[in-house]
Amino acid sequence: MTDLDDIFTARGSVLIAGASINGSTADIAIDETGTIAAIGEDARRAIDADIVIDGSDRLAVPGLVNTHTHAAMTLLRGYADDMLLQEWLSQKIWPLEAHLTGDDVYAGTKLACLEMIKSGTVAFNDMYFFMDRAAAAVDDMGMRATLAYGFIDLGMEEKREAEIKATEALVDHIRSLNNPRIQAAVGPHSVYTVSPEGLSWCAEYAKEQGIGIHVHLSETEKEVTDCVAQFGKRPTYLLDEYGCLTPRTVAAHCCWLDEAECRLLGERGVSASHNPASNMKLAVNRAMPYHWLKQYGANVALGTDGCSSNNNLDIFEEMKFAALLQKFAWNSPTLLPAGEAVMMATAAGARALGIGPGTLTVGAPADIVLLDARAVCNTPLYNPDSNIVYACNGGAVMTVLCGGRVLMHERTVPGEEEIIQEAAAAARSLIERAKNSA
Ligand SMILES: C[C@H]1O[C@@H](n2cnc3c(N)ncnc32)[C@H](O)[C@@H]1O
Ligand SMILES: [Zn+2]
Repeated sequence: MTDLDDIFTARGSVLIAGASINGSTADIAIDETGTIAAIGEDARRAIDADIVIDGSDRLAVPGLVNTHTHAAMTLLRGYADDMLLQEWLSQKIWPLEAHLTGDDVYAGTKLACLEMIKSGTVAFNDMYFFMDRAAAAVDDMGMRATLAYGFIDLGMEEKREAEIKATEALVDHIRSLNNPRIQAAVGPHSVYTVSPEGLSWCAEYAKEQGIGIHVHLSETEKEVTDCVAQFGKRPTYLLDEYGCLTPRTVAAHCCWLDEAECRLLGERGVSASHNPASNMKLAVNRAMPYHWLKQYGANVALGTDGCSSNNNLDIFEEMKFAALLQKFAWNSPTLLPAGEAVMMATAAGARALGIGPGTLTVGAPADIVLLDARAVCNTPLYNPDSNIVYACNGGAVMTVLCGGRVLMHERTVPGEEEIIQEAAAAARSLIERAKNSA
Protein backbone atom coordinates (compact mmCIF):
# COMPACT_ATOMS: atom_id res chain seq x y z
CA MET A 1 0.00 0.00 0.00
CA THR A 2 1.18 3.50 -0.81
CA ASP A 3 2.19 6.00 1.96
CA LEU A 4 -0.14 8.88 2.82
CA ASP A 5 2.10 11.67 1.46
CA ASP A 6 2.75 9.84 -1.79
CA ILE A 7 -0.95 9.24 -2.26
CA PHE A 8 -1.64 12.98 -2.40
CA THR A 9 1.30 13.99 -4.56
CA ALA A 10 1.55 11.10 -7.01
CA ARG A 11 -0.13 11.48 -10.38
CA GLY A 12 -0.71 8.29 -12.27
CA SER A 13 -2.62 5.08 -12.21
CA VAL A 14 -4.40 3.91 -9.07
CA LEU A 15 -5.50 0.46 -7.93
CA ILE A 16 -8.16 0.20 -5.27
CA ALA A 17 -7.64 -3.31 -3.97
CA GLY A 18 -10.55 -5.42 -2.81
CA ALA A 19 -13.32 -2.90 -2.13
CA SER A 20 -16.94 -3.89 -1.76
CA ILE A 21 -19.02 -2.76 -4.75
CA ASN A 22 -22.74 -3.52 -4.77
CA GLY A 23 -22.25 -6.35 -2.30
CA SER A 24 -19.33 -8.12 -3.96
CA THR A 25 -15.58 -7.61 -3.54
CA ALA A 26 -13.62 -6.30 -6.50
CA ASP A 27 -10.50 -4.37 -7.51
CA ILE A 28 -10.86 -1.07 -9.33
CA ALA A 29 -8.21 0.08 -11.84
CA ILE A 30 -7.88 3.77 -12.66
CA ASP A 31 -5.65 4.86 -15.54
CA GLU A 32 -3.43 7.99 -15.82
CA THR A 33 -6.25 9.96 -17.43
CA GLY A 34 -8.35 9.51 -14.27
CA THR A 35 -10.78 7.09 -15.90
CA ILE A 36 -11.99 3.76 -14.52
CA ALA A 37 -10.12 1.30 -16.74
CA ALA A 38 -11.35 -1.99 -15.28
CA ILE A 39 -13.34 -3.41 -12.38
CA GLY A 40 -12.95 -6.96 -11.07
CA GLU A 41 -10.69 -9.69 -12.32
CA ASP A 42 -9.10 -7.64 -15.13
CA ALA A 43 -8.22 -4.73 -12.88
CA ARG A 44 -4.72 -5.78 -11.78
CA ARG A 45 -3.73 -6.56 -15.36
CA ALA A 46 -5.27 -3.38 -16.79
CA ILE A 47 -2.73 -1.00 -15.23
CA ASP A 48 0.72 -0.91 -13.71
CA ALA A 49 -0.42 0.88 -10.57
CA ASP A 50 1.57 3.85 -9.25
CA ILE A 51 -0.66 3.99 -6.17
CA VAL A 52 -2.36 1.12 -4.35
CA ILE A 53 -5.18 1.84 -1.93
CA ASP A 54 -6.42 -0.84 0.44
CA GLY A 55 -10.13 -1.29 -0.20
CA SER A 56 -10.78 -3.97 2.41
CA ASP A 57 -13.50 -2.96 4.88
CA ARG A 58 -14.51 -0.25 2.44
CA LEU A 59 -17.70 0.26 0.44
CA ALA A 60 -17.02 1.92 -2.91
CA VAL A 61 -19.72 4.27 -4.17
CA PRO A 62 -19.73 6.94 -6.89
CA GLY A 63 -18.68 10.44 -5.80
CA LEU A 64 -21.63 12.50 -4.62
CA VAL A 65 -22.81 15.61 -6.46
CA ASN A 66 -24.24 18.76 -4.85
CA THR A 67 -26.39 20.40 -7.55
CA HIS A 68 -27.24 23.61 -5.71
CA THR A 69 -25.11 25.60 -3.34
CA HIS A 70 -23.59 29.00 -2.63
CA ALA A 71 -20.27 27.60 -1.44
CA ALA A 72 -18.71 30.71 0.11
CA MET A 73 -21.77 31.09 2.35
CA THR A 74 -19.85 28.80 4.71
CA LEU A 75 -18.65 32.17 6.07
CA LEU A 76 -22.28 32.96 7.02
CA ARG A 77 -22.92 29.63 8.75
CA GLY A 78 -25.00 30.39 11.83
CA TYR A 79 -25.04 34.14 11.16
CA ALA A 80 -28.84 34.33 10.74
CA ASP A 81 -31.15 31.45 11.51
CA ASP A 82 -34.82 30.83 12.23
CA MET A 83 -36.22 33.56 9.99
CA LEU A 84 -38.70 33.99 7.15
CA LEU A 85 -36.94 33.61 3.78
CA GLN A 86 -37.65 37.13 2.45
CA GLU A 87 -36.60 38.79 5.71
CA TRP A 88 -33.61 36.51 6.10
CA LEU A 89 -32.35 37.47 2.61
CA SER A 90 -33.22 41.17 2.61
CA GLN A 91 -32.45 42.07 6.24
CA LYS A 92 -29.53 39.81 7.09
CA ILE A 93 -27.90 38.02 4.16
CA TRP A 94 -27.82 40.63 1.39
CA PRO A 95 -26.60 43.46 3.67
CA LEU A 96 -23.71 41.29 4.88
CA GLU A 97 -22.93 39.99 1.38
CA ALA A 98 -22.52 43.62 0.27
CA HIS A 99 -19.24 43.61 2.24
CA LEU A 100 -17.84 40.41 0.71
CA THR A 101 -14.49 40.55 -1.05
CA GLY A 102 -12.86 38.17 -3.50
CA ASP A 103 -10.52 37.02 -0.72
CA ASP A 104 -13.55 36.12 1.42
CA VAL A 105 -15.04 34.08 -1.40
CA TYR A 106 -11.74 32.28 -1.91
CA ALA A 107 -11.45 31.40 1.80
CA GLY A 108 -15.16 30.49 2.11
CA THR A 109 -15.18 28.34 -1.00
CA LYS A 110 -12.07 26.51 0.17
CA LEU A 111 -13.79 25.75 3.47
CA ALA A 112 -16.82 24.56 1.48
CA CYS A 113 -14.65 22.30 -0.67
CA LEU A 114 -13.01 20.87 2.45
CA GLU A 115 -16.42 20.20 3.97
CA MET A 116 -17.74 18.61 0.79
CA ILE A 117 -14.68 16.40 0.32
CA LYS A 118 -14.95 15.26 3.96
CA SER A 119 -18.53 14.18 3.29
CA GLY A 120 -17.93 12.45 -0.05
CA THR A 121 -18.93 15.15 -2.53
CA VAL A 122 -16.71 15.44 -5.60
CA ALA A 123 -18.65 17.96 -7.70
CA PHE A 124 -20.92 20.92 -7.09
CA ASN A 125 -23.06 23.50 -8.83
CA ASP A 126 -22.39 26.94 -7.38
CA MET A 127 -24.01 30.35 -7.74
CA TYR A 128 -22.36 33.29 -6.03
CA PHE A 129 -20.14 36.36 -6.46
CA PHE A 130 -16.38 36.83 -7.12
CA MET A 131 -16.55 33.49 -8.86
CA ASP A 132 -13.07 33.78 -10.35
CA ARG A 133 -11.87 33.35 -6.76
CA ALA A 134 -14.25 30.42 -6.23
CA ALA A 135 -12.67 28.86 -9.33
CA ALA A 136 -9.21 29.28 -7.78
CA ALA A 137 -10.40 27.52 -4.62
CA VAL A 138 -11.91 24.63 -6.60
CA ASP A 139 -8.72 24.33 -8.63
CA ASP A 140 -6.60 24.19 -5.47
CA MET A 141 -8.85 21.58 -3.88
CA GLY A 142 -9.05 19.28 -6.92
CA MET A 143 -12.83 19.06 -7.09
CA ARG A 144 -15.21 19.49 -10.03
CA ALA A 145 -17.54 22.47 -10.14
CA THR A 146 -19.93 24.35 -12.36
CA LEU A 147 -19.67 28.02 -11.42
CA ALA A 148 -22.24 30.72 -12.11
CA TYR A 149 -22.18 34.39 -11.24
CA GLY A 150 -25.41 35.20 -9.36
CA PHE A 151 -27.14 37.53 -11.87
CA ILE A 152 -29.48 39.92 -9.99
CA ASP A 153 -30.67 43.06 -11.85
CA LEU A 154 -33.73 43.92 -9.74
CA GLY A 155 -35.35 45.33 -12.90
CA MET A 156 -32.75 48.12 -13.24
CA GLU A 157 -31.13 48.62 -16.61
CA GLU A 158 -27.86 49.93 -15.20
CA LYS A 159 -27.54 47.00 -12.86
CA ARG A 160 -28.35 44.66 -15.73
CA GLU A 161 -25.42 46.01 -17.76
CA ALA A 162 -23.10 45.35 -14.81
CA GLU A 163 -24.47 41.81 -14.34
CA ILE A 164 -23.99 41.07 -18.04
CA LYS A 165 -20.37 42.23 -17.83
CA ALA A 166 -19.75 40.14 -14.70
CA THR A 167 -21.29 37.06 -16.31
CA GLU A 168 -19.25 37.44 -19.49
CA ALA A 169 -16.05 38.05 -17.52
CA LEU A 170 -16.55 34.85 -15.51
CA VAL A 171 -17.24 32.74 -18.58
CA ASP A 172 -14.11 34.11 -20.29
CA HIS A 173 -12.05 33.56 -17.16
CA ILE A 174 -13.15 29.97 -16.71
CA ARG A 175 -12.46 29.24 -20.35
CA SER A 176 -8.95 30.66 -19.91
CA LEU A 177 -8.28 28.33 -16.96
CA ASN A 178 -8.61 25.37 -19.30
CA ASN A 179 -9.32 23.10 -16.34
CA PRO A 180 -11.51 20.20 -17.48
CA ARG A 181 -12.95 19.91 -13.95
CA ILE A 182 -14.30 23.49 -13.89
CA GLN A 183 -17.09 24.73 -16.13
CA ALA A 184 -19.09 27.93 -16.26
CA ALA A 185 -22.85 28.40 -16.20
CA VAL A 186 -25.13 31.43 -16.39
CA GLY A 187 -26.86 32.15 -13.08
CA PRO A 188 -30.08 34.20 -13.27
CA HIS A 189 -30.95 34.16 -9.57
CA SER A 190 -34.77 33.89 -9.83
CA VAL A 191 -37.88 35.44 -11.38
CA TYR A 192 -38.17 37.80 -8.39
CA THR A 193 -34.67 39.26 -8.73
CA VAL A 194 -34.12 39.21 -12.52
CA SER A 195 -36.16 41.17 -15.09
CA PRO A 196 -37.59 39.51 -18.22
CA GLU A 197 -34.87 41.32 -20.22
CA GLY A 198 -32.27 39.84 -17.89
CA LEU A 199 -33.73 36.33 -18.12
CA SER A 200 -33.82 36.49 -21.88
CA TRP A 201 -30.20 37.75 -22.08
CA CYS A 202 -29.11 34.89 -19.78
CA ALA A 203 -30.86 32.29 -21.93
CA GLU A 204 -29.42 33.62 -25.17
CA TYR A 205 -25.93 33.97 -23.78
CA ALA A 206 -26.00 30.42 -22.37
CA LYS A 207 -27.12 29.11 -25.76
CA GLU A 208 -24.48 31.08 -27.63
CA GLN A 209 -21.73 29.90 -25.27
CA GLY A 210 -22.99 26.31 -25.10
CA ILE A 211 -23.17 26.35 -21.30
CA GLY A 212 -25.78 25.61 -18.65
CA ILE A 213 -28.19 27.74 -16.62
CA HIS A 214 -28.49 27.70 -12.83
CA VAL A 215 -31.64 29.31 -11.38
CA HIS A 216 -33.86 29.26 -8.26
CA LEU A 217 -37.42 28.20 -9.12
CA SER A 218 -40.62 28.31 -7.07
CA GLU A 219 -39.00 28.11 -3.67
CA THR A 220 -41.84 29.89 -1.83
CA GLU A 221 -45.54 30.38 -2.35
CA LYS A 222 -44.97 34.15 -2.31
CA GLU A 223 -42.61 33.82 -5.29
CA VAL A 224 -45.44 32.17 -7.22
CA THR A 225 -48.26 34.55 -6.21
CA ASP A 226 -46.08 37.65 -6.79
CA CYS A 227 -45.08 36.32 -10.22
CA VAL A 228 -48.71 35.65 -11.17
CA ALA A 229 -49.69 39.14 -9.94
CA GLN A 230 -46.89 40.84 -11.88
CA PHE A 231 -46.67 38.77 -15.06
CA GLY A 232 -49.94 36.87 -15.18
CA LYS A 233 -48.21 33.50 -15.13
CA ARG A 234 -46.41 31.14 -12.81
CA PRO A 235 -42.55 31.23 -12.59
CA THR A 236 -42.01 28.06 -14.65
CA TYR A 237 -43.89 29.57 -17.60
CA LEU A 238 -42.04 32.86 -17.24
CA LEU A 239 -38.68 31.07 -17.36
CA ASP A 240 -39.89 29.09 -20.36
CA GLU A 241 -41.13 32.17 -22.18
CA TYR A 242 -37.63 33.68 -21.99
CA GLY A 243 -35.84 30.46 -22.95
CA CYS A 244 -34.39 29.51 -19.57
CA LEU A 245 -35.68 25.91 -19.49
CA THR A 246 -33.22 23.67 -21.31
CA PRO A 247 -31.64 20.22 -20.86
CA ARG A 248 -28.68 22.11 -19.36
CA THR A 249 -30.77 24.01 -16.82
CA VAL A 250 -30.60 23.21 -13.11
CA ALA A 251 -33.63 24.62 -11.29
CA ALA A 252 -33.15 24.74 -7.53
CA HIS A 253 -35.94 24.04 -5.02
CA CYS A 254 -38.98 23.46 -7.32
CA CYS A 255 -41.26 23.33 -4.27
CA TRP A 256 -44.39 25.17 -5.39
CA LEU A 257 -44.92 23.49 -8.76
CA ASP A 258 -48.27 22.22 -9.99
CA GLU A 259 -48.57 19.09 -12.09
CA ALA A 260 -48.55 20.93 -15.43
CA GLU A 261 -45.34 22.74 -14.50
CA CYS A 262 -43.71 19.40 -13.64
CA ARG A 263 -44.76 18.10 -17.05
CA LEU A 264 -43.19 21.12 -18.75
CA LEU A 265 -39.93 20.70 -16.81
CA GLY A 266 -39.89 17.05 -17.91
CA GLU A 267 -40.55 18.01 -21.54
CA ARG A 268 -37.76 20.57 -21.51
CA GLY A 269 -35.35 18.04 -19.98
CA VAL A 270 -34.61 20.27 -16.99
CA SER A 271 -32.79 19.02 -13.89
CA ALA A 272 -34.54 19.86 -10.62
CA SER A 273 -32.36 20.22 -7.53
CA HIS A 274 -34.15 19.09 -4.37
CA ASN A 275 -32.89 20.95 -1.25
CA PRO A 276 -34.98 19.48 1.57
CA ALA A 277 -32.93 20.72 4.55
CA SER A 278 -33.01 24.35 3.40
CA ASN A 279 -36.69 24.09 2.49
CA MET A 280 -37.64 22.75 5.91
CA LYS A 281 -35.43 25.24 7.76
CA LEU A 282 -36.94 28.18 5.90
CA ALA A 283 -40.40 26.62 6.23
CA VAL A 284 -41.26 27.01 2.57
CA ASN A 285 -44.17 24.84 3.57
CA ARG A 286 -44.37 22.58 0.56
CA ALA A 287 -42.17 19.70 -0.48
CA MET A 288 -41.03 19.44 -4.08
CA PRO A 289 -43.64 17.29 -5.91
CA TYR A 290 -41.06 14.58 -6.55
CA HIS A 291 -43.64 12.06 -7.74
CA TRP A 292 -44.80 14.35 -10.60
CA LEU A 293 -41.31 15.38 -11.61
CA LYS A 294 -40.32 11.72 -11.73
CA GLN A 295 -43.48 10.74 -13.61
CA TYR A 296 -42.84 13.37 -16.32
CA GLY A 297 -39.17 12.53 -16.69
CA ALA A 298 -37.44 15.54 -15.12
CA ASN A 299 -33.98 14.69 -13.77
CA VAL A 300 -34.26 15.12 -10.00
CA ALA A 301 -30.98 15.58 -8.12
CA LEU A 302 -29.96 16.83 -4.66
CA GLY A 303 -28.48 20.04 -3.32
CA THR A 304 -27.71 21.51 0.07
CA ASP A 305 -28.27 25.21 -0.73
CA GLY A 306 -25.89 27.58 1.08
CA CYS A 307 -24.51 27.10 4.56
CA SER A 308 -26.72 29.83 5.93
CA SER A 309 -29.89 27.82 5.32
CA ASN A 310 -28.78 24.22 5.91
CA ASN A 311 -26.22 24.69 7.78
CA ASN A 312 -23.77 22.19 6.33
CA LEU A 313 -22.87 20.71 2.96
CA ASP A 314 -23.31 17.01 3.74
CA ILE A 315 -25.16 15.29 0.87
CA PHE A 316 -25.62 12.18 3.06
CA GLU A 317 -27.91 14.24 5.27
CA GLU A 318 -29.66 15.56 2.17
CA MET A 319 -30.35 12.01 0.95
CA LYS A 320 -31.98 11.20 4.27
CA PHE A 321 -33.93 14.46 4.49
CA ALA A 322 -35.17 13.97 0.91
CA ALA A 323 -36.33 10.43 1.55
CA LEU A 324 -38.01 11.43 4.82
CA LEU A 325 -39.56 14.71 3.66
CA GLN A 326 -41.08 13.16 0.55
CA LYS A 327 -42.65 10.34 2.53
CA PHE A 328 -43.95 12.69 5.19
CA ALA A 329 -45.22 15.46 2.92
CA TRP A 330 -46.94 13.23 0.39
CA ASN A 331 -48.10 10.71 2.95
CA SER A 332 -46.46 7.76 1.24
CA PRO A 333 -43.87 5.55 2.97
CA THR A 334 -42.96 3.95 -0.35
CA LEU A 335 -42.06 7.25 -2.04
CA LEU A 336 -38.33 7.92 -2.67
CA PRO A 337 -36.81 4.63 -1.43
CA ALA A 338 -33.14 4.52 -0.40
CA GLY A 339 -31.83 3.32 -3.76
CA GLU A 340 -33.48 6.26 -5.49
CA ALA A 341 -31.99 8.72 -3.00
CA VAL A 342 -28.52 7.35 -3.78
CA MET A 343 -29.18 7.71 -7.52
CA MET A 344 -30.30 11.31 -6.99
CA ALA A 345 -27.04 12.10 -5.20
CA THR A 346 -24.88 10.37 -7.81
CA ALA A 347 -26.14 9.56 -11.33
CA ALA A 348 -28.81 12.29 -11.45
CA GLY A 349 -26.38 14.87 -10.07
CA ALA A 350 -23.70 13.91 -12.60
CA ARG A 351 -26.27 14.12 -15.39
CA ALA A 352 -27.40 17.55 -14.20
CA LEU A 353 -23.84 18.86 -14.48
CA GLY A 354 -22.89 16.83 -17.56
CA ILE A 355 -19.93 15.15 -15.87
CA GLY A 356 -20.29 11.51 -16.88
CA PRO A 357 -22.61 8.73 -15.76
CA GLY A 358 -22.10 9.12 -11.99
CA THR A 359 -21.69 5.36 -11.68
CA LEU A 360 -18.79 2.99 -10.98
CA THR A 361 -18.45 1.66 -14.50
CA VAL A 362 -15.58 1.17 -16.92
CA GLY A 363 -14.99 4.35 -18.92
CA ALA A 364 -16.51 6.62 -16.26
CA PRO A 365 -14.43 9.32 -14.57
CA ALA A 366 -12.85 7.87 -11.42
CA ASP A 367 -14.94 9.89 -8.98
CA ILE A 368 -15.01 7.37 -6.15
CA VAL A 369 -15.84 7.45 -2.46
CA LEU A 370 -14.78 4.75 -0.01
CA LEU A 371 -16.94 4.39 3.09
CA ASP A 372 -15.97 2.65 6.30
CA ALA A 373 -17.83 -0.67 6.12
CA ARG A 374 -16.95 -1.32 9.78
CA ALA A 375 -18.44 1.91 11.11
CA VAL A 376 -21.33 1.72 13.57
CA CYS A 377 -23.68 3.16 10.91
CA ASN A 378 -22.76 0.31 8.56
CA THR A 379 -23.37 -2.45 11.11
CA PRO A 380 -25.15 -4.65 10.23
CA LEU A 381 -25.08 -4.14 6.49
CA TYR A 382 -28.10 -5.88 5.00
CA ASN A 383 -28.62 -3.33 2.26
CA PRO A 384 -25.83 -0.77 1.62
CA ASP A 385 -28.26 1.80 0.12
CA SER A 386 -30.29 1.69 3.32
CA ASN A 387 -27.20 2.24 5.50
CA ILE A 388 -25.96 5.05 3.25
CA VAL A 389 -29.26 6.95 3.23
CA TYR A 390 -30.83 6.25 6.61
CA ALA A 391 -27.94 5.45 8.97
CA CYS A 392 -24.74 7.15 7.80
CA ASN A 393 -23.65 10.72 7.40
CA GLY A 394 -20.56 12.13 5.74
CA GLY A 395 -18.46 11.03 8.72
CA ALA A 396 -18.38 7.50 7.30
CA VAL A 397 -16.40 8.69 4.26
CA MET A 398 -12.75 7.60 4.50
CA THR A 399 -11.28 8.20 1.03
CA VAL A 400 -12.33 10.42 -1.89
CA LEU A 401 -11.02 10.38 -5.44
CA CYS A 402 -11.95 12.90 -8.11
CA GLY A 403 -10.81 12.14 -11.64
CA GLY A 404 -8.44 9.53 -10.21
CA ARG A 405 -6.74 12.03 -7.89
CA VAL A 406 -6.93 11.30 -4.17
CA LEU A 407 -8.44 14.33 -2.39
CA MET A 408 -8.87 12.65 1.01
CA HIS A 409 -7.41 9.45 2.40
CA GLU A 410 -8.24 7.91 5.76
CA ARG A 411 -10.06 11.20 6.48
CA THR A 412 -6.93 13.31 5.96
CA VAL A 413 -7.19 16.24 3.55
CA PRO A 414 -3.92 18.10 2.95
CA GLY A 415 -3.95 21.64 4.39
CA GLU A 416 -7.12 21.18 6.44
CA GLU A 417 -5.96 23.23 9.46
CA GLU A 418 -4.96 26.29 7.43
CA ILE A 419 -8.18 26.20 5.43
CA ILE A 420 -10.24 26.29 8.63
CA GLN A 421 -8.11 29.03 10.21
CA GLU A 422 -8.20 31.21 7.10
CA ALA A 423 -11.97 30.86 6.73
CA ALA A 424 -12.52 31.70 10.41
CA ALA A 425 -10.33 34.80 10.00
CA ALA A 426 -12.21 35.83 6.83
CA ALA A 427 -15.56 35.47 8.62
CA ARG A 428 -14.34 37.59 11.55
CA SER A 429 -13.08 40.32 9.29
CA LEU A 430 -16.30 40.31 7.22
CA ILE A 431 -18.43 40.84 10.32
CA GLU A 432 -16.03 43.54 11.54
CA ARG A 433 -16.23 45.45 8.23
CA ALA A 434 -20.02 45.23 8.20
CA LYS A 435 -20.19 46.51 11.79
CA ASN A 436 -17.86 49.44 11.10
CA SER A 437 -19.91 50.58 8.13
CA ALA A 438 -23.24 50.41 9.97
C1 LIG B 1 -26.65 34.06 -5.10
C2 LIG B 1 -27.54 34.69 -4.09
O1 LIG B 1 -28.52 33.73 -3.66
C3 LIG B 1 -28.74 33.95 -2.28
N1 LIG B 1 -29.40 32.81 -1.64
C4 LIG B 1 -28.89 31.97 -0.72
N2 LIG B 1 -29.81 31.08 -0.34
C5 LIG B 1 -30.95 31.37 -1.03
C6 LIG B 1 -32.25 30.82 -1.05
N3 LIG B 1 -32.58 29.77 -0.29
N4 LIG B 1 -33.17 31.40 -1.85
C7 LIG B 1 -32.84 32.46 -2.62
N5 LIG B 1 -31.63 33.01 -2.64
C8 LIG B 1 -30.69 32.48 -1.85
C9 LIG B 1 -27.37 34.23 -1.77
O2 LIG B 1 -27.40 34.80 -0.48
C10 LIG B 1 -26.85 35.17 -2.83
O3 LIG B 1 -27.22 36.51 -2.57
ZN1 LIG C 1 -29.96 28.84 -3.31
